[in-house]
Amino acid sequence: MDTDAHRLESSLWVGRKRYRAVLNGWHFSWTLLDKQNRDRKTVSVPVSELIGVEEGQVEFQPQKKVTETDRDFTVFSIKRHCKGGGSGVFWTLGRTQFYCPSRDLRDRWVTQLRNALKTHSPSRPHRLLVFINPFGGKKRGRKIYHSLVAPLFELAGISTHVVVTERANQARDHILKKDLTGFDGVVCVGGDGMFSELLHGVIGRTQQEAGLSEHDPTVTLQPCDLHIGIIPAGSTDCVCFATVGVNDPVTSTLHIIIGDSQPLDVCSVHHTSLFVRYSVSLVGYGFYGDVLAESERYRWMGPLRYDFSGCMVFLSNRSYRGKVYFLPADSQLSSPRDNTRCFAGCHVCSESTERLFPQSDSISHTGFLYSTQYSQHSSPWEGEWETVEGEFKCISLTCMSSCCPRSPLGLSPSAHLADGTADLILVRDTHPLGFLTYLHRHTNSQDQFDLPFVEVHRVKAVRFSPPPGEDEAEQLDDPDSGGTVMAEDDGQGETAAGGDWTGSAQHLSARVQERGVVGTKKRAKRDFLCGPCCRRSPSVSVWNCDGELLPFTEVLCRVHGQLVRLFARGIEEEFVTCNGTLGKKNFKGRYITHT
Ligand SMILES: Nc1ncnc2c1ncn2[C@@H]1O[C@H](COP(=O)(O)OP(=O)(O)OP(=O)(O)O)[C@@H](O)[C@H]1O
Ligand SMILES: CCCCCCCCCCCCC/C=C/[C@@H](O)[C@H](CO)NC(=O)CCCCC
Ligand SMILES: [Ca+2]
Repeated sequence: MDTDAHRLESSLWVGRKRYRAVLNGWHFSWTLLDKQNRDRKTVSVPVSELIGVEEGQVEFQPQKKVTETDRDFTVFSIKRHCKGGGSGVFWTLGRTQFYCPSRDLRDRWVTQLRNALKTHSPSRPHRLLVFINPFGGKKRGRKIYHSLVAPLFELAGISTHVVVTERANQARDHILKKDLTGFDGVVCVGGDGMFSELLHGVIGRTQQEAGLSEHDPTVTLQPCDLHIGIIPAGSTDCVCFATVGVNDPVTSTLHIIIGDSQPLDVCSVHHTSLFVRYSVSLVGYGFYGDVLAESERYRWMGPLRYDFSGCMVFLSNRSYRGKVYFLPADSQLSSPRDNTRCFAGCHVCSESTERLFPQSDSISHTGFLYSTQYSQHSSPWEGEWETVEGEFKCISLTCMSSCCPRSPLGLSPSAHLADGTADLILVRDTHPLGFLTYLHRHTNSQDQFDLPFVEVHRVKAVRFSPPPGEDEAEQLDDPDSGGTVMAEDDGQGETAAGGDWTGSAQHLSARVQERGVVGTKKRAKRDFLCGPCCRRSPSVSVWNCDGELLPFTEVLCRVHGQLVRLFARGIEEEFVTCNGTLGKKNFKGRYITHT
């Protein structure tokens, strides 16, 4: 036996085979020895990918079953699987049971492995606040959590407080108002709508505590410390898919347990002096807005409603006039047509961290670097705005690729999760076959931007104006509201940074919600009069913001680089080696293999 504070080496048995096991800094490995003590096959597990170390013979299928013995210990770690066909990398719980020649040695291994876990995985969560939407997706949220997720949290020693929601926005309000002391993260069990609740809660809470107004689009918002975890259990789990690569509750749970951390760009949507909503995936006008509005009538169809509504809206062959203003991002850094993809350890995103937080000199409690000195009022509008006017089939803005099972490469395959930019896709009016070609290319690897009526720009901000007099929601209940997006304080303290904005924010949110209802009612009436295959096409569409309809047509969107962090690491780039093992790129960009 060879041992010091950080290293332990000895012979161990796995089943009837003898191994030389080594715990060496960041790795635990065991090498099969033959009768002549020659090395054979080595299995190596990074300490960061250990889930737990238990005394005795411990089974987990998925409930824990312990057989107490003096000389055994069981190691649980992450095991990767690939179901083929580009379906992504799934993680499951790997289990290896070791037998030691003495009890003393067994105790040393258990102690040393547990110490290594503490030392080398400091960002693991200890306590989580979990929200389950019992009605999301196929209504299996509770079952998924209790049968697949909770036992893994218990094995990893993570304590939880679980809230089964009883109404929409309960999770958001809980995060905004309740004491969150002691929690290292918040987790939702549900779909994109539940994620959005957590996103709004976490960002809102962080700005409240920093005394910043979410209404002012020029304010640099405070990045959020509290991590968000997503256990996919909705009908659309686009954010999970785009940040993990698969929609699988066990894979996501394991990412949460090991404290993975993926920064995410967030787009804030404003209307005049009002903050309206945040988006990470899609702010879409025209086709995607109409599909969402149409799908509301067919909720009873479940996830199929989007396909059905998609067909209806496609057949209606609508297009909409408007003016799009955008602030281009630095084209030297990356481009939406550079054929790259944002994978785990993406260097474009890592370099963006240095650009977004240039004087990173403080470490938050979660161990991540944030600047203490960046200006909260430095102008975000540096650069020349460009304008495109015309008639559009759809206008989409996405901070990430927005890939999902429906579209494996997404709305913008080369977009990055955390580069501080979004991709603006403008699809001009065209004949139905052309638009169908554009849509169909989302489902295969053909370039959807290589079409004469499509343009794509990498941007930092976007503003949209419908033709004059067409913002119907705006005219509806507020004849005084101006048409300027970057409005000044209207004198009621609504946009005043530093004032008592929390109260007015509530008032504003109420107004946004109220207008949403009125706007939606009016839209329903309009849709009744000119339905999908209608007599008269409406002149304005509606914005889809990550699956929610917005009550305003005129909007300003600003990208906030790396505003939140998820318990994820981005999509792992997979490949299968000639001997059938699965490989991936590690954080340093090197390929490693796993059995
Ligand atoms: N207890 C509840 N009752 C009703 N609605 C709820 C409840 N809890 C959460 N919600 C709301 O349900 C919406 C949809 O939930 P979720 O995203 O989990 O499922 P989904 O099936 O993917 O959603 P969608 O129906 O939007 O595709 C969310 O926007 C959330 O605000
Ligand atoms: C001929 C075949 C045509 C097939 C066309 C497929 C096109 C798929 C593009 C995929 C776009 C994903 C955009 C992501 C949207 C989510 O943030 C949002 C919230 O969950 N979902 C919706 O708005 C739900 C509404 C999404 C509408 C698709
Ligand atoms: Ca981005």
